[in-house]
Parts: sequence; C-alpha cells; structure tokens
Amino acid sequence: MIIKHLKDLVGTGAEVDGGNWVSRRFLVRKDGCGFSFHDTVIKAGTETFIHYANHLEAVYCVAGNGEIEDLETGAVHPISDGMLYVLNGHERHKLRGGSEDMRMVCVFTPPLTGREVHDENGVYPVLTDD
Ligand SMILES: CC(=O)NCC[C@H](N)C(=O)O
Repeated sequence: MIIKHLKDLVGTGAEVDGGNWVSRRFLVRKDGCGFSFHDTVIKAGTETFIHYANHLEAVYCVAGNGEIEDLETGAVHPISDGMLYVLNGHERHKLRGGSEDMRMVCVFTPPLTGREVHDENGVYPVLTDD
C-alpha cells in the first residue's frame, strides 16, 4: 500500500510548475501502478494549448471554474466542481482557467515519470528514465 499526503509533496521535486499550472504528482511511473495521479492547480485567467499525443488523460474538477475547448470539434465545455473530462482520443484542446483557480485530479496513462512539461506543441514526451 502507498500512502502520501499533499503537504509532503509541496516544495519538492514532485511539485512541477508549468507556468499556467502547478502539478503535484502523487503517483508516477516508478510507483508501478500503470498510471500517474496528480493534483493540479490551473491558474485563473490562463489559457493553455495542450495535445497529449502520447497519453490518455482523465481530469476531474473538484474546485474552481474554467472551460475546455475541444479543437477537434470546436465544442466548448464549462468546467466546475464535479465535471469530468477524458482525453481518450488525444484531442488537441485549450484549457482555460476562469475567475478562480481550478483544482483538478488528473490521471495519465502511460504514467508520467514526474518531470514532464509541455513542449512547444503542447505534448508531453514519453520518458522512460525514472
Ligand atoms: C489538466 C491538465 O492537463 N493540466 C496540465 C497539467 C497536467 N494535468 C499535469 O498534471 O501534468
């Protein structure tokens, strides 16, 4: 069994600042679960272009507000506490923070090693060195 607490991740290498977001990476590749699990804060008023070409991601909002624009379809979906979106088709998208920071629970497969930030194309590379 693995037990972790957010307070033990803050200020360590498990807390990654992407500029528009901060990701606290609870479970990563080396934990051996087959997925990674993150507590991510999306900063209010930001817009981030993302394309998870190499990963699937499930995102569950537990606080704050914002929206996601699916660039494959043009659909815009409001995000608030209780909303789940799943990028099961590697959809290019824009993630926008609203009037308040959003807090998101994120699951990635394959798991991130924990060091990934978006490249110039909004992609996380597949890293294999833990
Ligand atoms: C929701 C989303 O994709 N935000 C970007 C950061 C990512 N969730 C991460 O935790 O690395």
